[in-house]
Formats: sequence, C-alpha cells, structure tokens
Amino acid sequence: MDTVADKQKREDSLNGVGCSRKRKEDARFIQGKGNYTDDIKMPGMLFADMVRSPYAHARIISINTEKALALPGVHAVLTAADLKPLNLHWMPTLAGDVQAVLADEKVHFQYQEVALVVADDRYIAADAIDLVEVEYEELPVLVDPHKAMTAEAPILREDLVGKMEGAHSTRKHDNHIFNWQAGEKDATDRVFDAAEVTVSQDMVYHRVHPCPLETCGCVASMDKINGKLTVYLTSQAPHVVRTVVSMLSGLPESSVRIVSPDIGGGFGNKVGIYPGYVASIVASIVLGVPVKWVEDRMENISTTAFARDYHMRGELAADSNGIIKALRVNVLADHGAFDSCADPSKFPAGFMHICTGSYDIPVAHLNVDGVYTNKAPGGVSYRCSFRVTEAVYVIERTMDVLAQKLGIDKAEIRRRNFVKKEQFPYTTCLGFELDSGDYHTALEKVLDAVDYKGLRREQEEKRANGELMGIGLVTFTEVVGAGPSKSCDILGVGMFDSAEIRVHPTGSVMARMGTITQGQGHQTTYAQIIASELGITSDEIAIEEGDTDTSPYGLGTYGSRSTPVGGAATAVAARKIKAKAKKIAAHLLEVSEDDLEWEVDRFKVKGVPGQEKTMKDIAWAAYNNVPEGMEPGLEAVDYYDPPNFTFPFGAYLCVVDIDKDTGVTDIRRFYALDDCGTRINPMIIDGQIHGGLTEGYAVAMGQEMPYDEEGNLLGNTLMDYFLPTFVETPKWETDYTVTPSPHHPIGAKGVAESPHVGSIPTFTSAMVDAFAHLDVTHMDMPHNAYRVWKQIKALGLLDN
Ligand code: PCD
Ligand SMILES: [Cu+]
Repeated sequence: MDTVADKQKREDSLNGVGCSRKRKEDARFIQGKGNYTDDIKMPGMLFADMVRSPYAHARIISINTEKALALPGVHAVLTAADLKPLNLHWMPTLAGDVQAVLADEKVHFQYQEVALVVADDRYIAADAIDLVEVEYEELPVLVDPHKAMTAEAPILREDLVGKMEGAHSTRKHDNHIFNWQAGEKDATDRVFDAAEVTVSQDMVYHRVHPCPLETCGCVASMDKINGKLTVYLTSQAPHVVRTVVSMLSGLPESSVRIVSPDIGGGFGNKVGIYPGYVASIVASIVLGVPVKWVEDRMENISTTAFARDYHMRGELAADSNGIIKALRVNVLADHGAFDSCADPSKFPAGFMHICTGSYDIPVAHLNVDGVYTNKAPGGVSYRCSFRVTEAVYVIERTMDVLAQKLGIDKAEIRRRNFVKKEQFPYTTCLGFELDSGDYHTALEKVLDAVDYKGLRREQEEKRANGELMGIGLVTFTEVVGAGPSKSCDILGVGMFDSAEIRVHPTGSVMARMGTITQGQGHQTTYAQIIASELGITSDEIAIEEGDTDTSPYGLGTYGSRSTPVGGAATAVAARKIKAKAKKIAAHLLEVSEDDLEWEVDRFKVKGVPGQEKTMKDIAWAAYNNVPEGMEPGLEAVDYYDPPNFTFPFGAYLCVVDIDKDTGVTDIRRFYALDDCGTRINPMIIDGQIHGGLTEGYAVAMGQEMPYDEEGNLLGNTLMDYFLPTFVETPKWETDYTVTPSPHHPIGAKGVAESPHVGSIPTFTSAMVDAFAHLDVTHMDMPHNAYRVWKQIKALGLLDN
C-alpha cells in the first residue's frame, strides 16, 4: 500500500537535492588517502627544478650550464635556446598576449623562470640550480602602475615595441595593454555635471595571491612508443589545457591526456598554464621519461597567478535623498609583466561591469586601462568570477561614502536604491540581465537578526566613551556561471559544460563531468542532483571528473560555474534518461506514456494502484526488453550552454571593536546571509561560505604582496603572507533566503565565491565605520594592526 509516509521515506532515502549529505570524498581525505599530483610516481621518473631570476628587470648576457650538467645525477638543463627550435620559448596566454616560457634575452620580474634543471631527484636538481651561471645586466625597474605610461617609464616588453594594436584595443604607450569601456560616457558625464550631490573615492584593491595548500605542479610523461603524452596536472581546467597543449605541440588532441587528480585547493591559482608545465612537457619529450615538477611555497607565492591590483576611483551622482542617478568607475589595472589574466576572451577586465551592484542605476560608465609592470603575471579570479570582487568592492565602498556625505544610514540608502523584486529580470545599464533577486527581504532579515538599531545605539555609547566600534554592511550581487557561449569563450571554445550519465543494468550510475572538484565536494553534490532527477539513491551514483580521456569536454571549475553550468548539464542529461525510461515503463506496463506519472523513484499508471515500475526495474529492462525499434542501454550526454549567467546575492554585516592603543581589531560578529537559489547541499554550502569568509578575512585584514622599488617581492613565505588558521579566524554566523534562478533547470545559482566577494568590502566598511564620526571615508586594505594604528595616530586619538 502506498502511503504518504512511504513516499516520504523513499524520497528521504535518495539523499537528493536539499539533503545535508556527508561528503563522499572525505573518507579518503581524512585518512590521508587522497591522490594528489605529487603522489603520482612513475617508473624512471626524473625531477625538475627551476632557475629563477633574482632581478625584476634585467638583460640576460649569458647562461652557462656546464657546471650544472657536470653534477652527477643531472640529465638536462633547458634554457630558452633549447626551446627556440621548437618554437616553445614563448607561449600564448589566455588574454591574447604571449609569455616567456623560459626567459628569452630579458627577465621581466623577480623569480621569472630562466632555466629548468632535470635530475635523478629533487635534491640534486636543487643543488644544480646553484651551479647554473647566469650573467645579468640590470635595467631600470617599473613598479608603480601610475608611472607605467609616463614618458620616463622604462619600456618593458621589447617584443611588443611598435605593435600598437593590442589584443583588445589600440595601445597608447609601449607599457599599455588595453583600454576597455562599458556604458555611456557622455550621458554619464552629463548627469554628473547636473547632479545635486556627487561623491568620488579613490581606492586601491591591493595585489594578493590565492594560496591553495597544494602548490602547482605536474608529472609529464611522453610515451614515445605509442606517441601519447600524459600529463598529471593540478588543473582547474584540464580540457582547456589539453587543447592548448595540442595546439602548442602539434600532437593531435587524441594523443594528449590531461589528468587532474585530487586537487588541494584551486582558488583561481590553477586555471592558467605555467611555464613549469610547458618546460616539463618538453623535458619529457626530449628525455623520453616522465618528469615531475612541483613548485615550493615561495615559487608559488611569487610567480603564479596573483589577483586584484586594481587602482580604482568610484563616483556616484545622486539627489539629496540619496537616490542614485549615475555611476562612474575608473580603473588602472596592474597586470605585471605579461597579460595572462584568466578571463573569457572578450572580457579583458573580467566581469568588472557588474559594478552597478544591487542597485537600480540609470546610467553608468566604466573605464579600465591595463598596464605592464615588473611584477609576476596573473590577474586571476581569486575566489571570484573574473574581477567581480573588485566590482563589488568599488560600488559598496562608494555607496558608503555617499551615505556618509548625505548623513543617511547605510542600510537605508541601500534600501532606497535596490532593484525591486518585481523588476526582475532586470537589465543593468552596463548590460547584465539579473535573473532573479529579493534584496529587500535579505537585508531586513539580517538587520533583524543582529538588532541593527541596538548595535547603532551601542556604537553611540562607545563613541561617547572614546571607544572605537564599527559596523560594516554590504549588499552584493555577483555574476557567476560563465557563461552563455554567445558572450563567453576561452580561446574560441564556448563556455558550456557537460555531463555524461550511464545507468547500469542493476540501476547504479556512473557519471562524468567536464568540471573538476578541488575540494568543493562535487562527488557528493552532483550525485544528489541525479538522485532527485532519476530516483536512484546518491550512494549508488559514482561521479568522476578530471581525466580528459574519459570525461566529456568541459571548461572546468572556477568562477562558481560548476553548479550553474555543469549542474544544469547534469540535470538535463538525467532528464534525457528519464524521458527514455518513461517510454520503457510504458512498454513494460502496456499503457501509453500519457497514462504515466512520476513519483520519487518510479512511474505509476495514473489511477491504477500497484501498476508501477521503479527506476531499477526500468534500468534492467533497458538492457533486455525495450520497445520495438528502440536502442538498448540507458545513458545520455548533455552539453549545456546556459541562456544567461546566474546572479547570487547576499547581505553581510560585520561588527568590529578596535583597540585604540594597538590598532588590533576584534571581529566581534560577522553575519552572512546568502541567496544561491535552490540549495543542493546545505552543509556543503555552509562549509563553502565559511571557507570564503575566511579567505575574505585574510585578504581584507592581512594578505598583501608588497614590492620594493627594485621590484623585490617582500614576503613570499607563509611567515609573511597571512594565511589565517583556526586561531585567527572569527566565528561566522550564516543565514539564507531562497530565490531560485528562473532559467536554471533546478533553480540553483553558484555560491562558493559569494562569501569572498561579499565579505571583503564588509570588513572595510566596518573598519571605516569605526572612524566615520571623525570624517574618515575610506581606508585601504589590508587592515592590519600597524596600518590601523598609524591611522589612529594620524587622527590624534592616542593619549601620548
Ligand atoms: N545552490 C548551490 C550551489 C552550490 N552548491 C555546492 O557548493 C559547491 C560549490 O559550488 P559552486 O558555487 O557552483 O562552485 P564550483 O564551481 O563548484 O567551485 C568553484 C569555486 O569553489 C570555491 N570553493 C572551494 N572549496 C574548496 N574546498 N577548495 C577550493 O579550491 C575552492 N575554490 C573556490 C573557488 S575559487 Mo575561483 O577558481 O578563483 O574562480 S571559483 C571557486 C559545490 O559542491 C555545489 O554543489 C550547492 O550545494 N547548492
Ligand atoms: Cu576576480
């Protein structure tokens, strides 16, 4: 007998969408049984290490490898001269520039790759590094991006001199990379000229570095007998790497296999292709044996994929009630020595034009100039969808400045300017179509939860006592899920993603995706989507990603795109299977398809109790009893090209107490409300939010990549570079609302980046708020105790 209880029981046993299922992958991780790139061992494998430049800008006069080659155990030392005949001494970047694989005549940043040593083991390779003699002639160094386009600036990229047509625009100077604009300049300027109130705030979004626990590395293995190149690589985008390797090497894609094994965190650091990978592949081809190259922590921090380094000015025009009339944003982007930003091809400034935020802004103009400096290349989206972090920072900071100028409360000014629930889908004046949102509800929920009015009263009392307490508030909108192929591609490949699902005769499932988990728990959550769609329990569904020989082509995992794109492909592929299953069920039950209805895990004949076939029955029949003319088997592939991005949002509030004598900050409270539409696994979402908030805290309060005037990076170890541990990390409070995406098959939006994107301006907002009564409108990050103390001192607040 079917009862409601029975149905519920079957539903629960699926562990499908909405269930806080424990992470399947944790069983191996917590037992030390993960399989990372450095765990890969192959017969005859050699080890590589990199000779790097001590100078930020210098000409290479000569490289002498003799002594290094004479060291017992050393097999080869590769330099640009060895790569040149193969035309591999330079490689194309995702941003349409080129980057030296091994320095060719010149070094452009400190620690740049100069030569690769290959030896019997890592220790010998490291000893041989010291024996490679490189003679340099130092050149003037350019560190300050503001000086890059001046007449006195040294020219960095001699390979580009005279080439004034860049990949994205005409170049105005030899150190200029591109100019990129969005919106309407004249119309915006006119509104500013006539506005009742305007504000303008300069801010530096400092250079930081995503810091995954596992550094970058690879094992390259050229099998000369079979002509097959296999590379184990800690990559967030293995299929793209395969395409690029094939294009560079001339090997057919079918002869290249890229495998991303377990990944110890990505955070955007593992999207790009680094010189070490190319050099290791060449070494394996030359030597005919597998070559392993794994960088150390210092190499990782100093040379791979920095993030941010945006020097921004945010301007708002408004009326005296704080209603925004126009937004103007100007950016000077420091891209380092080569433009290797990881952005979709047509977006040299990523999705910076989401800088209209959650607000109904009639007109805006965004201007971005990218320049070269003598710093490491990168420009990756460190837990953000391509410059969304920067965009949210500039609008949220400028909103606060406007509120302060008008004496309107931060919450109130946001309330007045929000895009309203009934305005969705809402097209921003810079061109994004926000799919869904309910900003007012989210904000009010947070204000109630923390007793905002009470906090403001407390702050007033504290101020009267000379104490420093700040309240930060941010209401953000992100753009994630790159993206519709019509607007987004990487090297010409559209940014769809894929899923391939096979249901076996006994009803268990093997599914493969074009994305790749780095700790997000995809093996757990994709199974939940399939479970709900097909009525098969999650535990019987195996998920595999990351091997280009077996998984369908996909663009990878970054920019919180796995759920919006890969998750959608998964649901659609499952629905294709379900449609076939329905035909088989109709055949088995000898009724028409129209007579069937779906219930949890089975098709039932409407109105005839007991006449039903479960997915398990159908799976078995798919391999021995299908309707006349139907092919056997039960599987489907879907390549999903999303119609739009998804726009998750949130409201974050932070309370800080600052010690007046030391500048030490205590994050007393941090309340984060996120809306990512349909929630697949609430526990994983909570974990993702904790992780993102912690990384946001790191960026806002401590992480930085300071360079001295000679281009020396000061602080490239974890002694200097702030990686918060359990000890420093504040306590996070999380909350949610659910506003599904109308165009996503299950209504889900991405979530993993939101906490990072949303929290960083919240910390700054709180820090500034502590000093707002003293007319401070902005403080640049990182808000470490020393910098805060200097601010306190400058304001004359110290007693002695
Ligand atoms: N609605 C919803 C959404 C979501 N989810 C979940 O959560 C996660 C996430 O998701 P997403 O948002 O979609 O994302 P993805 O794509 O997957 O991922 C990516 C991200 O992720 C994050 N997180 C993490 N975690 C970990 N552990 N590790 C890592 O590394 C990482 N990284 C980071 C980053 S940075 Mo970039 O790359 O920068 O752009 S971006 C990023 C997964 O699992 C999923 O399923 C759910 O449940 N629901
Ligand atoms: Cu970004």
